[in-house]
Amino acid sequence: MKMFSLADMPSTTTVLSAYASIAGSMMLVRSIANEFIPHQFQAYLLSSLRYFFLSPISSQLTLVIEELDGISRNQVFEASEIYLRTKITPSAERLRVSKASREKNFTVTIEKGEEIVDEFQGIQLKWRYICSESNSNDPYGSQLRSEHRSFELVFSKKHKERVLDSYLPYVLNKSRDIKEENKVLKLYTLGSFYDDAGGGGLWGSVNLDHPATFDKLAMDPEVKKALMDDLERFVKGREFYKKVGKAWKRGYLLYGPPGTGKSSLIAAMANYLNFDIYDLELANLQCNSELRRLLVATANRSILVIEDIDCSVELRDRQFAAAGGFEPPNSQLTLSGLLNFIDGLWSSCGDERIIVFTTNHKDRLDPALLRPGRMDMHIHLSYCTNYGFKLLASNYLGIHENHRLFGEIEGLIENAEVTPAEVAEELMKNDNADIALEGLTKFLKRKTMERDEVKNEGVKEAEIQEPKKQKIENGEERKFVRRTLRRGTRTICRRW
Ligand SMILES: Nc1ncnc2c1ncn2[C@@H]1O[C@H](COP(=O)(O)OP(=O)(O)OP(=O)(O)O)[C@@H](O)[C@H]1O
Ligand SMILES: [Mg+2]
Repeated sequence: MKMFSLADMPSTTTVLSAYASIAGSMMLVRSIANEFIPHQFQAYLLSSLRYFFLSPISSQLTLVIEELDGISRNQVFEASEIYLRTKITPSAERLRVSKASREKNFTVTIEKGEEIVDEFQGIQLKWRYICSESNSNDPYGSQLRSEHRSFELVFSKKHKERVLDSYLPYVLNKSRDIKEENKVLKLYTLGSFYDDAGGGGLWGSVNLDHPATFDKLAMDPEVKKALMDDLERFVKGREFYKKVGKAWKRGYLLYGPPGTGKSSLIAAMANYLNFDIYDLELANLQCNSELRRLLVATANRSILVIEDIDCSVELRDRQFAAAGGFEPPNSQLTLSGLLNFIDGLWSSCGDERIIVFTTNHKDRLDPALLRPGRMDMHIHLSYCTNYGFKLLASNYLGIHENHRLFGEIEGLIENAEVTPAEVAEELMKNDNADIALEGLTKFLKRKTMERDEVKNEGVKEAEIQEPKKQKIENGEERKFVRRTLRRGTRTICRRW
């Protein structure tokens, strides 16, 4: 057996110099690696080595869903956050609560480190919320604190396809439904005094909290049903519009005297569809290009409203023609500019767009607007009928059956030519149904008498129309006052 003597042992200096040369080589290898192998790849190599040597092969797969995808928000993260709010169990120990000033409800979400277990088609899934803070120096020397937020979704590797193909799309759909349910409708207008700015700051918005609904509207029941069916078909029509190669938009023209419910109907449509409203006052615009910028800044699933279309561009077109008989210059805001843009670019760059024009005088509209195919439905809102009266009596006074004065009122109402707004105003004068209905009866008699007097005096046909004309003019004056007020104050919602 060979024995080692002390003399055979390497001397301390040899050991030290060998160590120094190994350490030197290591440093050389590391600096070469640092220089030639990209940072991410080094991390990957390291984790693979660690995985290979240290951890047993796992049957679990972890999907990392980060908040940011580059500089934009990751849609899957946003959807997961909303979806997981519905999955919080009583066992959760820490939750986050928040509320934006204009929201109605609290938002409760999981806090960092919390886990949520979910099940989908027999697959067990574990969600974990990760939130890490990091400090970095900005170029000016101050410390910036940034938060990296992500979800980790852990499940058995064998379900990878089903999770990617079915579970995540399911989470996206669910979150879209939840968002839709909690959506606060907005009314967008041009102006600078609103709290929120939308569409690149061109539009200002307020919450649209209008109580109008279809069942509260006094209008011809058949027209109401046809409109509701039409809207229903429209929102379900994605595939249809694609198939026939048409832009997914729909146009409605609402016409009738002031106070017959045109604006209320638009609010009811918005509530029914859960669509925001963009209220466009053409009188405030100077030229077609300004209009274009505004229209492009409107969002999908919205209703673009242009009220009193007869009072805005159409007249200007005519004035121009009357003045010189030539086409207005391109820079001018024109009806044809508006229609071309609505038919063309604007409608094809968005989805689920509804456009509504209103007018008190359909007869004064430019034929271009009435041409078939331009507005898909023309809806006439008119004076209060017996049916309308009963609906208003049930809404305002809670009378669902009959009342001793109904017979008399029904005999008067259709001849009196009163608007639903006038009837509603009478019904609101007293909480006591008897007194309110007596007041309405007197009002209807007075209206009928006024008409009869005019007839009995043998005034010409044109003059018979005078009270009606007066009514329209009064209505327009009211509207003007309302609009003038609105410009300076925050009364916009009351108009709707
Ligand atoms: N058809 C209706 N059904 C129920 N309420 C109505 C109806 N029409 C009008 N009203 C009541 O009258 C008010 C004014 O109506 P609205 O502003 O909708 O009329 P409009 O047709 O838009 O008038 P304008 O032509 O002056 O803009 C509404 O807030 C509502 O209370
Ligand atoms: Mg109106």
